Amino acid sequence: MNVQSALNTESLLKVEGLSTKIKTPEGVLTVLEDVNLTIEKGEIMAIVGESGSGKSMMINSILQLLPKTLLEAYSGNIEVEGENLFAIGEKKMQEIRGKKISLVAQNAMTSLDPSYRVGKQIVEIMLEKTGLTKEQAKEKALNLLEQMGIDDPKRIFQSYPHQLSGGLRQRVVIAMSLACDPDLIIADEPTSALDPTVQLQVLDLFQTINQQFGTAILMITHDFGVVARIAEKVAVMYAGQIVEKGETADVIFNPTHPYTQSLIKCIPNLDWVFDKGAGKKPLWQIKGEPPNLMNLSQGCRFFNRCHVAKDICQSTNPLLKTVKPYRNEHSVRCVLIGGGNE
Ligand SMILES: Nc1ncnc2c1ncn2[C@@H]1O[C@H](COP(=O)(O)OP(=O)(O)OP(=O)(O)O)[C@@H](O)[C@H]1O
Repeated sequence: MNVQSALNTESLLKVEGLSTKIKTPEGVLTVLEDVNLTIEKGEIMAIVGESGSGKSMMINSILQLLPKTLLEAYSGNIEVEGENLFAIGEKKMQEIRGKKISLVAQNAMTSLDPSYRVGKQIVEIMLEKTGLTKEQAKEKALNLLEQMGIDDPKRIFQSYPHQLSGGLRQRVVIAMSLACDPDLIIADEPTSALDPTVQLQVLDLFQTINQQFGTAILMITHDFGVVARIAEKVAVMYAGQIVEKGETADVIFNPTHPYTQSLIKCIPNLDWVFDKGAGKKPLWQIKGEPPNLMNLSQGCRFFNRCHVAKDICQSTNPLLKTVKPYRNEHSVRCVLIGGGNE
């Protein structure tokens, strides 16, 4: 294989054995442990997990955004197109942020400055990070706003953030994230602050972007409905670890970790409405709370909440291993699956 074709086969983002430790007043906390995931060019992947599972720590580790005052240490590897992010230094990292990987935050107001017109803010990013002239940047910003399904891009371009609805603001932020033609957008719960109908429109917009521009998307969510709607692959996080990952259809139709099974059972089902109430069942609940990361026992982190736990789960720290029959890289972190840790 020649050098060029070797480069072409590189994954867009490869996270290998990533552990992230932070400093807290109570001591050092391992907020991510042994995280492995790969995103190929043009792929949509979701990371799903409840509050505190480590989703934000994952984003901040990938984008190297943890402040020095908080970060104790990283271990493992994060590569973007074969380039080791832990070895490139902050100047190169700044180029990667925006140009290769951009972020869409949960709340659009985190990304928008209330005192500037939104068009100016998109143009500024292009002037800072690309070689475009002001005129070219303005034309591209208007095009992007139009491609985001905004009917009157010129008016929106001239608007201040507070003059726009939540859904329009999020579309502006998504346009902004595309300003430098990134290969990957990390979308951090981008729809959770929006009304349900607008949520669906924004999710569909991500899918359109993926299809039209070939941009890979890493969707962070706590909602399996979002995963099912747009992601090709999913990683389920619990207490700082990936406990299950694979192709979305495999994970949803054959959830193997008891936590994933519970998350899927928690999705509200409206079938009973059509049964005139006959099939109405109480919602499934995951009892208890996630463990305190400061006082982890040696066994499975989900042990105290698991509906199928056995004694072995309390004493054995499960490794992530493939679900048999092995297909589509479906793997799970549970000693009860496939007999032990081998
Ligand atoms: N500044 C901090 N100081 C101490 N602990 C922290 C800090 N930030 C996060 N943590 C802890 O790190 C773990 C992972 O947090 P993280 O914010 O990544 O979770 P999350 O999945 O993004 O949650 P959410 O969906 O609520 O944003 C949690 O146990 C959290 O309490």
